Amino acid sequence: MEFTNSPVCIKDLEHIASKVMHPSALSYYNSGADDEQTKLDNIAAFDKYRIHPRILRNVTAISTETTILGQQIATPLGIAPCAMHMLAHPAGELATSRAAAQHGGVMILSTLSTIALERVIAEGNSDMQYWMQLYVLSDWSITEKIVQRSERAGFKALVLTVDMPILGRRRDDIRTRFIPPPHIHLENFFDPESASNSEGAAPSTYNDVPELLLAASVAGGNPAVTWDNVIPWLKSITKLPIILKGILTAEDTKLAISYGCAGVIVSNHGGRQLDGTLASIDALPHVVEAAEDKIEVYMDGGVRKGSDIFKALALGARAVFVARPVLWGLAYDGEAGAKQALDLLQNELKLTMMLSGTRTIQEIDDSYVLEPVTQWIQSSVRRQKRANHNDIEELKSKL
Ligand SMILES: Cc1cc2nc3c(=O)[nH]c(=O)nc-3n(C[C@H](O)[C@H](O)[C@H](O)COP(=O)(O)O)c2cc1C
Ligand SMILES: CCCCCCC(=O)C(=O)O
Repeated sequence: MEFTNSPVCIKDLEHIASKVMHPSALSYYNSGADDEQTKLDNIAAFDKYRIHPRILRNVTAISTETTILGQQIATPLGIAPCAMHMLAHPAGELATSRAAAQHGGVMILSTLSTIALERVIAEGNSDMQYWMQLYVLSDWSITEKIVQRSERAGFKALVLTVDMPILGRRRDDIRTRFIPPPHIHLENFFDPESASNSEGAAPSTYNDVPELLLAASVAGGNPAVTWDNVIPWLKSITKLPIILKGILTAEDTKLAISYGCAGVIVSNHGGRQLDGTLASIDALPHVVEAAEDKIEVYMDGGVRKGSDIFKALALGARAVFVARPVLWGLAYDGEAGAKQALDLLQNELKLTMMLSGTRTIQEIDDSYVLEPVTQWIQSSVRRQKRANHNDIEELKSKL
């Protein structure tokens, strides 16, 4: 039997990346906090949810189109914000952005990108959206400048990362003494206006703070940020919708609604911050229930297969984001590799939809997924309220 050498699943890309990446960059990408319990559980937890497929429906035409924040996109699969794509490939976020543009969906750009935000978004098209991720730096005026630039450049939303009052303890990064290598730059910290003042000059960093100090200010976190100081402030400086990334509880979901946020991303930062939280997929139903359809709910963490995306959509996520799979693809083969990561997931999603009898994203609801036994009673009460499986006419109307 002949075997192909090209990757046929995300696990293959992970394996290839582990061979081609520089060891300290690889450990920065792959590391989780402390014992990595949450990082591993993000992946393992998907297995507890089983698909409840329906048969004998015409599945010749499958559409993954959906809307997000009221705008049409080609797929509910997006790219989570990740620092420093140039650690994986010299074309960095430009390559990722080109891959995302061929694919549709949403790309969330990290504040810590190694290509300036204006250049990244220039690669896009109308099948997709770009959102800008924010850290509140210790000098808030720099975050404000990045917000203004993002708005001018055409980003459609701001994603405030709220799970990093301080950096999680990633043991492998401590062991490798990871710091960004000198050949890459955190381009969003350079003021484009400083270059236009004198011809031929390279831009300088905001307020002339050295780049490494700015990176350290992000890595140091911002423990003084609160609901009351950050959200009203952000709303006063931007018209863009605000999405909170790093929500894991019903309580914080309700607060996000009351503070006027447009959405939340259920996330534990890929298990890189607080170790020991719920896996994202386990936290998702709590957040969805608390959101009461008042705001959009998205998720990331541990998504490695199309069936994972399907399960998250069935549990109420409006879109699902991936980080490491795209970085591994980028390390494997730049733009083509990042696209391959997205294509693998997108094709697997379509396959899952066909095999489970769902033709559109809108059809995928919680009747297509069986939750773990520990959540069974809760979910069966919920389902009983909605579905009357004895009503054959109703079942027929849904064929
Ligand atoms: C190498 C790396 C860098 C990351 N950088 C950021 C970042 O700059 N901002 C942010 O909000 N989240 C960041 N994250 C977290 C991701 O956005 C996301 O929450 C998480 O990694 C999703 O899990 P997955 O990697 O299993 O797909 C980063 C994750 C990784 C792996
Ligand atoms: C070298 C600074 C890393 C800051 C945090 C970026 C991030 O969110 C992550 O690595 O996770």
